[in-house]
Amino acid sequence: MTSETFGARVHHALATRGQFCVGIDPHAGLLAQWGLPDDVSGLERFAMTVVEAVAPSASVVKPQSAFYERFGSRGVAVLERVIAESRAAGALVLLDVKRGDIGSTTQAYADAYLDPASPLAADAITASPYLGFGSLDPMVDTARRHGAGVFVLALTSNKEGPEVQHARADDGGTVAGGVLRRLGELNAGAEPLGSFGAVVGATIGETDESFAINGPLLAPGFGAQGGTPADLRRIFGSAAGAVLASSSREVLRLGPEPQAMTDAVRRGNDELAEALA
Ligand SMILES: O=C(O)c1cc(=O)[nH]c(=O)n1[C@@H]1O[C@H](COP(=O)(O)O)[C@@H](O)[C@H]1O
Repeated sequence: MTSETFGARVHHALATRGQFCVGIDPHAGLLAQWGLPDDVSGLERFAMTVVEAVAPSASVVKPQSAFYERFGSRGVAVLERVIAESRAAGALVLLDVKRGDIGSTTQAYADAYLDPASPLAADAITASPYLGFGSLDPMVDTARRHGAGVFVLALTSNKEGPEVQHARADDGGTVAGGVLRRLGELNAGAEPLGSFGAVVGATIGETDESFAINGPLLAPGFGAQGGTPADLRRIFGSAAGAVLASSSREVLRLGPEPQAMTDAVRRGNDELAEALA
């Protein structure tokens, strides 16, 4: 993939392009709103229009795999194009697959998404630690080997998340706090930033957790789910410089006019720069 680590690449992208990430989520409702058929031709037109509009200026794009898988192998082929063309336009690609399994199967997921030999290889993926953080070890090792990244779910933006993530572990801390601590250990000593990120919803409300994990912090739920730049400042405090605020529907509903989506990236980056400086 590259000799540079994902942490170094994302640090550079945040500093030069900005902290706004666009989720490329081709919802059926959005295809209809754009006047496109709910089939693979509509998917392709939608996704490639978004890539052309946002990948030249956004630091990171985050396609959600399920919206492509819904169309079978031809949908997955569109996802491959989204990944390749976004990277060619200079954006990092965070493939949102939220994988997690027993270790031996985790290795297969790592090979599918993080090994540059795979047609679906991205710069980073999202992963779930809720089979036990150590079950992600093969993903961590594979990411290290190939200069890729992993964003691990810590405090998600959905209302059901707290029933698991706020539960108390044996040491008295929360389950999510344990995930953040383990991420900090993986990133220890990395300069300028580690490659192992946390996913922390922009909508989580009050929290006492520490986000000083020396890694990137993906904050979905920015925009359509109600998260604002002020929420990010409050949640992340002194770690705000490592935040990547992600928005899907709020940008995508501005299409099919490409300029409107391009402008939304600039606006998002400007707003975040002001709020998180
Ligand atoms: O991992 C994610 O990206 C994610 C984690 C989370 O806690 N909440 C969350 O909404 N997401 C994803 O972020 C995107 C949010 O989309 P919008 O609400 O349209 O901006 C979707 O692709 C979700 O799957």
